[in-house]
Amino acid sequence: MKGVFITVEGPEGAGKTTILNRVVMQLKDKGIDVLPTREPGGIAIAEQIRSVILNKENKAMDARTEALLYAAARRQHLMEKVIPAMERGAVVLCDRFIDSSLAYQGHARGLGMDEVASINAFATDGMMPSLTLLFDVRPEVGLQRIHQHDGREVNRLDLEGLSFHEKVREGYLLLAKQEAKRIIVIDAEQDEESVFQQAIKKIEKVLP
Ligand SMILES: Nc1ncnc2c1ncn2[C@@H]1O[C@H](COP(=O)(O)OP(=O)(O)OP(=O)(O)O)[C@@H](O)[C@H]1O
Ligand SMILES: Cc1cn([C@H]2C[C@H](O)[C@@H](COP(=O)(O)O)O2)c(=O)[nH]c1=O
Repeated sequence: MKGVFITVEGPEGAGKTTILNRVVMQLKDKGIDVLPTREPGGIAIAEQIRSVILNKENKAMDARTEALLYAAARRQHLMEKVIPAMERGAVVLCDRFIDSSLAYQGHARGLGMDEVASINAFATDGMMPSLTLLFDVRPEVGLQRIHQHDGREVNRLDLEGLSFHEKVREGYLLLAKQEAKRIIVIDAEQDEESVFQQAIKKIEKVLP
């Protein structure tokens, strides 16, 4: 495929959306065909799955059901949106992808990263981003940010305890060690401008 697939990852409130919006504006200003999207979601079917997964009323959701729903949303999003954009040569910037499933369901929920990777291999057919930016933030900092952020609805995953969010961060850092070439860790506790400058520099390096 002609396009470039880039993902951004991180615990809650890491600043992914904020930085992604600025990156998109900068790339569009340069005339680059850029497609911002997100997981779970990005297209109608996956947005419907998102609302089931993140609904605070769905307290009974089993951990494997949760992992399978994320993988199902991922499959549909890839087929309907990401792959067609890649085929036309776009730069696809996706807010979360498979590393979220590995860190949240695999590590923090305790399903096992290998098990979660294997259901995702079926969903993605092995498709992986060429670059992943991991916005690293301590959970207490990220959670405080989202609670202060007007209009950001608190979802079922946000309501997990601090130890769950600490495991999420630990999972991400483990992944970054295992895949040091693909996953670049950015200290997201820095001011927004510094985070943006580091992110755009890394992204511009992988553009054709
Ligand atoms: N570097 C930063 N320093 C301080 N505040 C920040 C920084 N980056 C983003 N914020 C603020 O933190 C809040 C959360 O940011 P944002 O929505 O971009 O995070 P996110 O990673 O997309 O969160 P989530 O995935 O949990 O929805 C926003 O109010 C945003 O303005
Ligand atoms: C893709 C994906 C996401 N999650 C979690 C991470 C967040 O808690 C929510 C998504 O909300 P956001 O505000 O859009 O970041 O879902 C997950 O647990 N597993 C996944 O694969």
